[in-house]
Amino acid sequence: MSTTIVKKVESGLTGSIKIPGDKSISHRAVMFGAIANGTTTVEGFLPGEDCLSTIDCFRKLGVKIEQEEEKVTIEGKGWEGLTEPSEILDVGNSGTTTRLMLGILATRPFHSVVIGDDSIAKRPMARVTDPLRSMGSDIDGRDNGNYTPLSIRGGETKAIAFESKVASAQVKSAILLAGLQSEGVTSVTEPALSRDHTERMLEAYGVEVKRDGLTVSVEGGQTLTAQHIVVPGDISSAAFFLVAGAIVPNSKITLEAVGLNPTRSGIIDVLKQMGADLVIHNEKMVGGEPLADVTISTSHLKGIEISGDLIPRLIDEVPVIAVLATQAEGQTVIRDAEELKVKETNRIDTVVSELKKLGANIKATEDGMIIEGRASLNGASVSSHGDHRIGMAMAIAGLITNGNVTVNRSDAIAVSYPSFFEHIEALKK
Ligand SMILES: O=C(O)C1=C[C@@H](OP(=O)(O)O)[C@@H](O)[C@H](O)C1
Ligand SMILES: C=C(OP(=O)(O)O)C(=O)O
Repeated sequence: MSTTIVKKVESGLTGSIKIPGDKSISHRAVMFGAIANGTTTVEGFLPGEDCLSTIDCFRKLGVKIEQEEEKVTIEGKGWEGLTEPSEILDVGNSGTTTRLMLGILATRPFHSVVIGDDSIAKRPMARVTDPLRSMGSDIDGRDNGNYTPLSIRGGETKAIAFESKVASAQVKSAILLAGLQSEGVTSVTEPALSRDHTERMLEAYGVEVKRDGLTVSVEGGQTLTAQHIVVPGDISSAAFFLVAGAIVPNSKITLEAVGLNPTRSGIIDVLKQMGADLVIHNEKMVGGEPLADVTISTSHLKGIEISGDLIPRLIDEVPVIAVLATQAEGQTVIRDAEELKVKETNRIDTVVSELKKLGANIKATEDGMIIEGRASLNGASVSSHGDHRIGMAMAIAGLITNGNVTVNRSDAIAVSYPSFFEHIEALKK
């Protein structure tokens, strides 16, 4: 277990950093490359623990994958190239690996066992195993297939029209992936639009994807063709520095090549609404995904309400948005965010408990939290609880506290942002 001590920054954060590759897109680049025909090359891959778990699982499924830092080569041999693993598929801490891979395994005519860490063992999987079973796949596990370890025997599957209760890209992607190998047209309808990287990247790999409002559909029997994928910077990682730039006095930070897919960019809307000084420049499209450089400077912020369809567009950013809200004038209310309870930790509880230790005036509600702004935060010993985003949110808070913040279990941060502390150091004057 590692501990990192974060000190208050006295003279502002300045300069620019290149944000590491998007985690969601890196997972998909590897998985789709593994089922495509031909050699896929990936540039800007995120070498975080979660994405390395994806590589490890697909290697165990018989796919030749080479990875060196941010460059990955995947020798895809189509869906049939996947073979029965002799070892257990260990997803580590990664929900995305678990759920998307289940969608792929659901159609493969062999047996596999999926396991992860203690956090994964608590995350609900019935949201994907139930629909995948109804397509014809044989899946079992604790609590009737809701929790890992899971055992899957895939095979012939049939298309479904699935109405998801949650706006979840992992659910949507798992079913669409299984749909690609099922007879008929598979559709997924969600209550609000979740991130659409699967739709965009499947199209890049040559698949026809139909979209109609909140419904996405694919016809079975389509194959993927190998691609060269360039991964944009992860807006969920950039979020920590957007908040740092907004709240650490006398700061001006530029974040380079940040993915600004509208299904992910809710934090930009929030920052603008709160009154942040934010400039977007050098906008371009790469591989069907928009990206740009973002410059943020310290400014006076005001509290707002964050709810409804905005929530899926910033779900992973809520821990650091809570830190931001402690410095805004007035109250910030976050609603409709009950999905936070089933992430790496119950992020409503962990954000509230850890920020309270720093003296924040924050209260948990059934579906979110209420934060009173303009809090003078103090140093304290806090924990990531093994959740990378909680660890990073607390470290960002530590940049403005009177007294040091000791972040326990800071090793969890390597799940999505191995160079996080180096980037903080690089921005100090
Ligand atoms: O599809 C993805 O890559 C992800 C989808 C989201 O989860 P849900 O699908 O559970 O909302 C998000 O929280 C996660 O970090 C990554
Ligand atoms: C929820 C997250 O990831 P996953 O679901 O892949 O574990 C996250 O990165 O915040």
